[in-house]
Amino acid sequence: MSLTGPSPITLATLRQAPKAVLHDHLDGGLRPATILELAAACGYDKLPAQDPESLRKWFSESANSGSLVRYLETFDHTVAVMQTPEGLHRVAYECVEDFADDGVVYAEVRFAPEQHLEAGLTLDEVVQHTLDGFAAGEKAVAATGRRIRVVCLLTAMRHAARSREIAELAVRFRDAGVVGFDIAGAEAGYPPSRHLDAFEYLSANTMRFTIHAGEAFGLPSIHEAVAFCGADRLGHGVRIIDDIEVADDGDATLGRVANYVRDQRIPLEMCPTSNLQTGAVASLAEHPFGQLARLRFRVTVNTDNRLMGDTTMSNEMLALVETFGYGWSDLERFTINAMKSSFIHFPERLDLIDNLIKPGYAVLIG
Ligand SMILES: O=c1[nH]cnc2c1ncn2[C@H]1C[C@H](O)[C@@H](CO)O1
Ligand SMILES: [Zn+2]
Repeated sequence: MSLTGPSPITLATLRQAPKAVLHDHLDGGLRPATILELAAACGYDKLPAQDPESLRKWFSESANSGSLVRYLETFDHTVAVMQTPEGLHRVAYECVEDFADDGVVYAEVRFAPEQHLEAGLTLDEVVQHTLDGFAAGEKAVAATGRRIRVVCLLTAMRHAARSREIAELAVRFRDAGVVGFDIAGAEAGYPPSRHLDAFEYLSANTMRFTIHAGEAFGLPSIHEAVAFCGADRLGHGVRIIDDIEVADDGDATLGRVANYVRDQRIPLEMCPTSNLQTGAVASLAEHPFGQLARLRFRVTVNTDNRLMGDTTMSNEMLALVETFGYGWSDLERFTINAMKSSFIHFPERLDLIDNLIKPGYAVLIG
């Protein structure tokens, strides 16, 4: 029997809870002040605001457009200041610090190296500077007595034609901090099967990958991602709900794709705030997260883009708690779901679950 009882769930206690994030874009998480400083250093003069607070507001308001395509336009400004060794290193370093400050203990952070070649860096250099930044960030956090593990996924842009090259890049850096691959960008008109050769190459090299699917486009995209491409996880995947019929009494009938995703325990990287901003869902109350969690899909909680969403992992969890009434054991389950679904090796996953996550939630559950 507990002597203290559960801690109340507030933003402050959520920040203490050990959290794991699988879906976060490096170029969607910059600090506004850093954007201003990097822009000044590299001579980028197209920023839409000149002080950190106005810039923060500009990003979250502009991204809140109800359209994925318009949401993505805001990345022009972040990508522009991430073209140099210093820019990449600093953004990666600060990403680790910001996650650690929010109580995140494990993060898979993704970005698209092909978007960072404008100042003459090679793909390999772009990845190396970024990984160096993550490593330096991890070290700085460790020096403060905390622990965080941050690894990297390489993204290929789905409208471009470099996915095979980026898949090869990911495999080249596999033992140096890159643990997987992804495709991102505007979904409609760019189905996952366009990139089959990249996915086949990764599979042949036993490297795992996730695919943004079922966010701005429907079920066919999810079907392709899992059945044609063999995705290990789904980025968002919210439209899987279109393959599920829920009766008034709560009984659910699943179609073939939904059954496959649940049976195979294919993880869903859900990003509530981002989905609201891009119009993938109309309100949090209508977010499929609630039904999918109830039906025991392997749901995980993620930030997607902390700058555009003006959000953190704690914030995303709080939104779910307020909307669906979750308690600490639910949040622990979502966190363990994420660790089980992560692309690092099994012993490292177990270590984080047994030595950081379970003890952390035990304290909060009381
Ligand atoms: O939620 C998203 N859906 C599709 N593409 C996205 C999302 N968030 C960010 N991106 C894009 C914009 C970035 O420049 C790129 C690589 O991180 O990935
Ligand atoms: Zn994303």
